[in-house]
Amino acid sequence: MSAASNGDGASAAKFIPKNIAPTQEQLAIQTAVDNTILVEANAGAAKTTTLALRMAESWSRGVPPANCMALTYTATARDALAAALSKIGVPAAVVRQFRIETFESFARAVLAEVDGGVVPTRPTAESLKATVWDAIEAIAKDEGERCRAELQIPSLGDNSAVESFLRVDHSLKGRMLLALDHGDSPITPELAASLGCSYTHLRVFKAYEQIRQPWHLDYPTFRGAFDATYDLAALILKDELPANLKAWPERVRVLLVDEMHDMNQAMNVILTRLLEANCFFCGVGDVDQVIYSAAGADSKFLQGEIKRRGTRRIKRLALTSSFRFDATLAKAVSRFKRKPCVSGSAHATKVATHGYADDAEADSCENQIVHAIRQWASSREKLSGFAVLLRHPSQSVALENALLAASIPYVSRGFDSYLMRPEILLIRGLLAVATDRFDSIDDPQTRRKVVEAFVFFCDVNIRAAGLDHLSQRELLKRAVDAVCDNPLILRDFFENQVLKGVTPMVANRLRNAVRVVQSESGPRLLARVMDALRLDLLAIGVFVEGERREEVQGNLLGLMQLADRFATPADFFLSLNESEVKLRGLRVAPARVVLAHVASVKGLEFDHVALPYLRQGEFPGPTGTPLEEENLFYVGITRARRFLSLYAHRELPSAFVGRLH
Ligand SMILES: Nc1ncnc2c1ncn2[C@@H]1O[C@H](COP(=O)(O)OP(=O)(O)OP(=O)(O)O)[C@@H](O)[C@H]1O
Repeated sequence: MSAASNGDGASAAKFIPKNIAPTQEQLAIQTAVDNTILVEANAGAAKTTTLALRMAESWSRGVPPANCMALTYTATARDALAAALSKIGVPAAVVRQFRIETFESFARAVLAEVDGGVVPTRPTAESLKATVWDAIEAIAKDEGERCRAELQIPSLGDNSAVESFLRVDHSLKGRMLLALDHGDSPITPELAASLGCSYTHLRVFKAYEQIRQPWHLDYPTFRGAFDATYDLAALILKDELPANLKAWPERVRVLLVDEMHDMNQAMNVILTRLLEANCFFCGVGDVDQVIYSAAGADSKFLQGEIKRRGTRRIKRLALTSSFRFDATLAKAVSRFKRKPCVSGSAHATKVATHGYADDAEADSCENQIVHAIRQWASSREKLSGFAVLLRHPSQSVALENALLAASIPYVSRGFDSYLMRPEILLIRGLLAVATDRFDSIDDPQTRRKVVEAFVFFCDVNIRAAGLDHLSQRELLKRAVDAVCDNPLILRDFFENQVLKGVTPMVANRLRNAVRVVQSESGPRLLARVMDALRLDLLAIGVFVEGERREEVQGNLLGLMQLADRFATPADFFLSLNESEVKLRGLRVAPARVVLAHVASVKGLEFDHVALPYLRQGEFPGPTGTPLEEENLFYVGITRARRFLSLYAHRELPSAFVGRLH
């Protein structure tokens, strides 16, 4: 039993946490008797921890953990909440019984019962591309089209058209605009303008959804990354959600939403329905951490929008102090975001800014970071407490090489090791063909990925005599299996399947690239291979997102810089393979440095956070909106507990760094 008590209508706490002493503000949320609470607070102000306290309190008061449900937008936020429960001393067996899910995984579980069958997920833009073109073709051919003059049909193969459609799809679904207010409205240019998209996009959206959910089927043919949330919300709005579904938490007593700033309208529809149960609700978030506005994320939900649809009276409670970092970093955060930020931390946080130069070896960002990690390890600090946060995955090429050379174990989050990215695997494949050393890639899985990279980038059409009855998919699988089982036949596969199964132009480029590797040497060799191959054009053909296509350029640039250190292409190829072996070896190390994309660590914290490559044009970069770039930087700097090391370009430092001082 506890001696804790507080005012504000709350009762005494039964759950006494380990590792922390809750503040009065936390206790007020842990024990509140109001049934609807919203908390808007800064990064590190214990939002997740306080939700964990509330769950633990309910469990201590006899609420079965299965009747406590917490929803988040990202899997990282979900895991962070489970970790916070463990940290405050909730037994692992109990943590497992709480329902902690992302909105999407919850929606999938509910829909799995409704669908009555398995609906395949297509998680990437590339896997949705063909359906987008089918939809575009359908509207182009539609003889009943009344506003043809308004239509702008893109030319076939233009991936940027697919990208911009998918953005609209994401936004319309996240905001539920069509389902909410315009469900039966005719599709007109005026409606498109009122929804903030073009008439063509709106027409494609309708056609795409008709392909995804044909009228004669009760369930969709596939779902994109966030379609389950949308489909479930649509079902709720149409009042067609069946009763008594096992996955629907009929008996929910405590309902929580972490990172509520990420909520969009589709999630809000689901949440509103869940709130019909007579349960306690608490939502927490930080409006400055919105980084998913493209998917309709809107801070209005955190700011009280849920009130509109229900009878609940919202009580706002505060968490004013950040425990993650000290007053020095809190002041810097406050200057950067122009908002109050107070620290309640007992530990100090050292903030240091270092300059780096592009060409000076010792002064390079990666060498300085290796040095910092070595110092960290020599002070007996855990490697897993050190995180290097990147704005762009391609920035990892030089860093990974430096970490591998220094034998520093690392794990990547939010992206694959550069050695496993498809464009790098394609180059490794070409080097293997040209040097006839495919067998030096010792892992069969990597060999498979190399062969798949050929197929992916070059759109190979496999032919096999006497097997015309098999689908391309099956033929491809057989061909890939054969090369993986016997690396010596890669050259044969390249000559007889790849070169003969691609367009003459692509075949020429591949041949030329192999010729350059075989006949030339010296510095800039890889640059000449790239010129021959025009991988940039191949990337434009396969990748839908502009940002991903730019990543290809960044990855290749990093690879070219690395290649210049080797005398021959064979040496370079073998060294890439050795790096992969080394990486695998380091993976079994008990503790590893975290190399992560900034967005992928939202909700997490590390003792030492390093932010490299702070150069104007890199971070903030040209791809994101100015506000989301700023929010990403805010997320990055507020992950630090004891050390924040910023690496700013000496000549072109990021303007963000200046705003901290
Ligand atoms: N009362 C407390 N005393 C000391 N430390 C605390 C207390 N409450 C929480 N903490 C610690 O403060 C840190 C930040 O907490 P938490 O991760 O819950 O913050 P958050 O607001 O969810 O952060 P973010 O929005 O950045 O994800 C954690 O290390 C947590 O254990």
